[in-house]
Amino acid sequence: MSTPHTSEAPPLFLPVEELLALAGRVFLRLGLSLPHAEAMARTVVAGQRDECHSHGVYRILSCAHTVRAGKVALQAEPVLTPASGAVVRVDARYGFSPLAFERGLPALVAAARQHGIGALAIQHCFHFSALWPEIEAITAHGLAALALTPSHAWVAPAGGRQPVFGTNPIAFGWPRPGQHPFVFDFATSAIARGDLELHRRAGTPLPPGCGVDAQGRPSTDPVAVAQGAMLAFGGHKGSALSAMVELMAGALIGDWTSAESLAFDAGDGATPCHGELILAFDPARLGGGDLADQQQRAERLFDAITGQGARLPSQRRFEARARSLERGVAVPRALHAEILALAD
Ligand SMILES: NC(=O)c1ccc[n+]([C@@H]2O[C@H](COP(=O)([O-])OP(=O)(O)OC[C@H]3O[C@@H](n4cnc5c(N)ncnc54)[C@H](O)[C@@H]3O)[C@@H](O)[C@H]2O)c1
Ligand SMILES: O=C(O)C[C@H](O)C(=O)O
Repeated sequence: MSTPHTSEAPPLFLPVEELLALAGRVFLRLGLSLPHAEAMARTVVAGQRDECHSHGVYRILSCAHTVRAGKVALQAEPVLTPASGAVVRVDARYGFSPLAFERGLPALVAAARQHGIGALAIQHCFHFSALWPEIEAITAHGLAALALTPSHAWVAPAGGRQPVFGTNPIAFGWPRPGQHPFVFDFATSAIARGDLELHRRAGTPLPPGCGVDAQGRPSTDPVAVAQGAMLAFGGHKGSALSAMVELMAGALIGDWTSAESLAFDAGDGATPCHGELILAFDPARLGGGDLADQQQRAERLFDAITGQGARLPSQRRFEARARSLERGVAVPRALHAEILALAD
């Protein structure tokens, strides 16, 4: 669900490098250290490049708001605890998450290669990003990957009307030699919060089934749903998956649940602050040694999907990436102006 939510004039088309430079300039101007600014710029520009508008350069605005709220540590160097067994820990020390992930990735890959499975627990990070950039960074090493993170308690459990869960994304990746990996990445809420915010900015209604108002009545008004509760996708199934994310990427790794993150926010309206759990799996270690056979089985599965006209997840994103690399990254003019204003 990532439409630009705008009917304005045709967008600007900017080369990736130019957009990276602009995003990096804004993050530096906001006071982030150079490594943070560069990691953040890579993350939001990747989202825009792949036309994931809810997690593209629009996020620069919410990161600026988060910085102004004063709780995020702008210069914090993440602290890596080397693997104990298969477990790698990175303490983001209340900085933004992209740099913490980058710092932990080599140790995660090494742990997965050594043990077959590696777990990266990131703690105390301000998290605003899509998870697929992390998943793709892992599949690039020939590993399968699974990532989970809470957010703020905006989502009611199935059968209830009070927010308990975050929008709690789950992302998975499977490496495919010589081509784009199989990747899915979705909120366990019916709509991501970022998409709700884009509807709110554009004054457009939400699709039905995304939320209820403060009285618990179904609503398509993004303002009313923000005051009431968002809903999980797929009823009790999405609700249970969302609870799993709270447990695995919250309680299990000794970090905050979405409710605790929202309590810490205390009305600031900043990006959520909590942990993230990222698992990497080495097919060479788990599959008994016949990698070619594993790959063929996987490819037969993908063929059975695409062979009947269905599409693989992330296909639209990879097509968008190719378009953006060829003709430039599309950025709505009004959004570009807002970002430029932050750079000066
Ligand atoms: N950091 C956070 O706390 C947080 C919280 C929630 C969501 N997010 C991010 O928001 C982003 C968007 O989430 P979303 O729930 O809106 O995702 P979405 O609904 O846009 O897409 C969900 C997944 O389904 C796939 N897909 C979509 N249509 C398909 C089709 N017709 N056939 C096959 N596959 C299809 C997509 O490739 C994607 O992998 C994600 O990248 C997620 O990580 C982040
Ligand atoms: O918006 C957020 O802060 C959480 C997440 O990125 C989402 O879009 O649901």
